[in-house]
Amino acid sequence: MDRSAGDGRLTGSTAEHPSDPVSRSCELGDVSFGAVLDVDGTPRVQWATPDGLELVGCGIARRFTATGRQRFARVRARADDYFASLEHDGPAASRPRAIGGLSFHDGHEPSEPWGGFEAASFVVPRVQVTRTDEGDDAAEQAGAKERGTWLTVVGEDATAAAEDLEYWRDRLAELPAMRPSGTGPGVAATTRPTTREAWTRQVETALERIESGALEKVVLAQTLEVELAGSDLDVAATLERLRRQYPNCYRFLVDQSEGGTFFGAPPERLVSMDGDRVETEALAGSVPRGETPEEDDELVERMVGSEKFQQEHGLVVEAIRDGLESLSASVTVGEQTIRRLATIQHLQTPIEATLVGDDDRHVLEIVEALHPTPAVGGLPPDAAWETIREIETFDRGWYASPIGWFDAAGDGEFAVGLRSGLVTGQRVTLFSGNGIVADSDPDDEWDEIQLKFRPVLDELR
Ligand SMILES: C=C(O[C@H]1C=CC=C(C(=O)O)[C@@H]1O)C(=O)O
Repeated sequence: MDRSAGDGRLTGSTAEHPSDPVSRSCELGDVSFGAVLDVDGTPRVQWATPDGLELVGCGIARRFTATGRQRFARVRARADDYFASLEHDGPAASRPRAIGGLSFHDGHEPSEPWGGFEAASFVVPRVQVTRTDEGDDAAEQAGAKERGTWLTVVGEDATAAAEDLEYWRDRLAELPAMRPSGTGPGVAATTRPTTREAWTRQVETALERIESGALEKVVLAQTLEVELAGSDLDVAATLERLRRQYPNCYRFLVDQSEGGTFFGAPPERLVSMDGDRVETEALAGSVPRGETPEEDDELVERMVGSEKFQQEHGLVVEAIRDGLESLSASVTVGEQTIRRLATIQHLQTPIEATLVGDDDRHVLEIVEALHPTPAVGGLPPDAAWETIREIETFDRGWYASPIGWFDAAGDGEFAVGLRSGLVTGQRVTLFSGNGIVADSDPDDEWDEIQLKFRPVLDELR
């Protein structure tokens, strides 16, 4: 932060300050999260659940990055040290969080088009705005009000934090409660780097490996390159339109200081952890929406009754159960249901676990145990990773990766970075993948892939 300028502008970081950091918070009136993202501060992050928690952050109080296989543990160790030194004053809902994500592959390097996106990168923002529905009526009556919108700032000491809080409270009070979500910039051209013929060969190679017994399932993905017609993409407005179309999905935006902006509206929760309670889900198997409710149901019936879809889905359920078992006192697999979205329908199975009694648990440990689930990777995991590396002709970067937040206690929540796009200038790269199992047909898989481009593509048009 440039304190020499005598205000709380978001330049620089506190990394070199020897004193312990302090965070202060206050309640805010309604403010548009898109408008908060417009204020001068990068990196910028936004993350929201379908059921009521919304976070937006600007600037860096501290950044944790790491590479390689140990990246989960390294980020956690750095964050533990930092949070141990950070004094927070305010309601739990307003607590500072480390927000960010990881790349799909351990060995990821932040090269183009993923410049600025490290293999693991989390930021505790200088300025965080939290909107939450957490807390119940009883808690509110007891004075422990948690529902609302909160401003949290992190400063290098108590005086700086108090000054910055005042500065940002006044500045955000000037912002509108609503920001127009507008329309898409328009699409000048789309390019498919993977042709239909190339896709068919890729799927056939995967099928040969499955037949040989080396592989049970692999998720193969494609990109769609979109050249925008109009002005630069307003990502915050795009996310707001996605919220309206896909209200039961997550939303995220990660805008690095250098490089592009990765954003999306994924339907899939990787994990949420609160104390010893863990919630996750298997989401795999897709059919389109029908033109009528009857057609919707027919498509679902076909999916539910299909051996191929059930195998594809069952492998994900079993892998998640196995991943959680060694960390949990109990794991409960719920009833399979249908997740119906505006353009696509999925098989979904909720999974819950109670962790073994150990206060030292951290959501990153669960993330590491689960990522990548066979909903985005495959089985056996190593053979699937190899196959993805050999067959796919683009860099997955942060696509299909854990994106979310964690706090000082190690609680947190992560979505899977699906239904997503990477914006660099006038170009948006969209990502979409599909599970390939023994009975997969390359043409059907091609059609399913197109469906998963639609959520973001429709909002660019
Ligand atoms: C890999 C993606 O979706 C996953 C999640 C739901 C359904 C999937 C499927 O039907 O293959 C995929 O496992 C994607 O959207 O890019």
